[in-house]
Amino acid sequence: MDKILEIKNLNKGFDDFQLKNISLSVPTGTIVGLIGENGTGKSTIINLIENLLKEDSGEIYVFGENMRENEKRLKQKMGIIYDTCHYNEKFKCQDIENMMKLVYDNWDSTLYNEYLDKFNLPRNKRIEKFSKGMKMKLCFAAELAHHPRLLILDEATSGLDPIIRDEILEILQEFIMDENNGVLMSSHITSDLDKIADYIIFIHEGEIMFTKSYEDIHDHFGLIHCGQKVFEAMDKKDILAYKKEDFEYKVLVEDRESFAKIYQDLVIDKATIEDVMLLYVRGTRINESINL
Ligand SMILES: Nc1ncnc2c1ncn2[C@@H]1O[C@H](COP(=O)(O)OP(=O)(O)OP(=O)(O)O)[C@@H](O)[C@H]1O
Repeated sequence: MDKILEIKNLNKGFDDFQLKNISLSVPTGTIVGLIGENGTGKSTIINLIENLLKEDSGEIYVFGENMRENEKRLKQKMGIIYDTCHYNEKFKCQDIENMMKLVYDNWDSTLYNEYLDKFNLPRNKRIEKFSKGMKMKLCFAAELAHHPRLLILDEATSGLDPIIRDEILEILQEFIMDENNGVLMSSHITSDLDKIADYIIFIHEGEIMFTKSYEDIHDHFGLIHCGQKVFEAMDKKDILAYKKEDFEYKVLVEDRESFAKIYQDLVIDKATIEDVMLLYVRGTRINESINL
């Protein structure tokens, strides 16, 4: 499978933060979700891809070409959407079009207008009169209308209501139906990633903790709720992490099936991405040797 984006050994240091040796890729036809707590380095990675920050070391390839050497050309095929809309607030939809068609060779006026209709965005209002959701939809319309192949979203769905988020997730799924396209999206809303991500990259304190296919998490990881006695009886080599809560223990296991064979009386739920993230970050990690 071709890689639409590939990052190799990326490092970037600030006074009090270090992004360490990040290597990741977005295969074509996939959505890759970047998850992690606040301040863990997700936006820094995206800003480095966009060349808004200069890396200390490492390489970034888009469509197999070096991003730093071919930025202007490669950006023609990239769309980026942040958590807020950066267009001039005095603009109307037509002004955005007038600006974008000067920037992008592949600007598609018909497609842009189709999105404006689909999203019910008024042509006669200035952006300053748009709601947050309308502004974000406008960003999606404008970024999709130049036919990007790589879409990068930095918390672009946060702050949107579930109905708009669902519409946007559908658009992303349509977008990757074209096997030439790919999406890298950072999101706090792990339930969105549960719905659409093919791969999950978990960043913690500037480092990649794991890269897993969504299927792998969904098909194998398990979550057990149990009392202290049951927890104490568990062989700790069988579990990944646990968290003691007021009235129960939450236990994360990497392989539900094998665990169920040993602990036949326990109910084992499927672990969501949020369960994995919470237990890994806020719980106690037992088995560091297991390579998540
Ligand atoms: N330009 C900068 N100068 C100095 N420090 C920075 C700069 N950009 C980011 N940082 C620091 O890098 C760290 C990671 O920030 P970053 O915005 O990448 O995190 P994030 O994972 O995207 O967080 P959030 O989910 O809150 O958006 C933070 O400690 C932040 O203060």
